[in-house]
Amino acid sequence: MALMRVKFTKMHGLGNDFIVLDARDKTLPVLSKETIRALSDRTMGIGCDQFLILESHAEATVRMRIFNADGGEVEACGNAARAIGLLLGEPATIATAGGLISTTPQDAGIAVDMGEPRFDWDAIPLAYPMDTAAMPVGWDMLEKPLAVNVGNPHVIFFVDDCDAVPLDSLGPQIETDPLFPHRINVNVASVVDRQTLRLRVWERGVGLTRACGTGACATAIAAMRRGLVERDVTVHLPGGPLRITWGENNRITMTGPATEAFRGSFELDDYP
Ligand SMILES: N[C@H](CCC[C@H](N)C(=O)O)C(=O)O
Repeated sequence: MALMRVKFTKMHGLGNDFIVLDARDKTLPVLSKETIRALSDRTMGIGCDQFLILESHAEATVRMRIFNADGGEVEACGNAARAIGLLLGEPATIATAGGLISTTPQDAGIAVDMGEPRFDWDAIPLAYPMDTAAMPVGWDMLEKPLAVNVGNPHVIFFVDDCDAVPLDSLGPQIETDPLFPHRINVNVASVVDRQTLRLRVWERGVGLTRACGTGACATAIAAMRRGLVERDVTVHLPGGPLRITWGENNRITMTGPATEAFRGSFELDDYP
């Protein structure tokens, strides 16, 4: 076995943090699910919510592969899109498993075109047909949610005070419920006024995070579907605010900050 030094960039979007490997012009060792989980672990590894690998792509500026801390590969990550938008430094398109998104650096941060939301039960997906605008299901005080797919799957509950919800215990129950064949990201939100939401997220494959970009998009769209807010809102997460708009073209735009924290490297056995 030969050791291979791998460079990485540590980034975050409102505290939702990432280890970023750039494999566009180099061959990286094959990273197993266990290796990604170990590197993501905050006790035995470097620690992050998501592990991102950038690759070359024929039609997009870059391909972004997204791995949750549990090692599972997923379709979308809004905060990561802003981080890569910052790293690329100019308008870019990013190919993800959830579709093609585009980023534009602006004075207000990085604007990301997240594409169009999907609402059909089998696009979330759910295990059986259901009205995703008012689902006849509940867990303790959380009931009658909406479900939206914004590249990845989200269930959204509106409550009077999202800080009063025991999301650390209800989150994993809902995330792994058989109603969600691909599991689900769990959002609990409160409406402040017609332009403002508060949101906390239990993320699929991670747990409680400081912020969730796709969660903010899904929650804003859900609130707009219910007529609770305008089509241009600020979503306040524990790590800070994101601006979400749902355009007449049916596309979602998310705008907010991204931060490069530090650069480092680690050594890995490059598998044969
Ligand atoms: N946990 C999410 C992926 C990351 C989403 C979040 N970090 C974001 O900023 O969108 C999922 O399994 O779909």
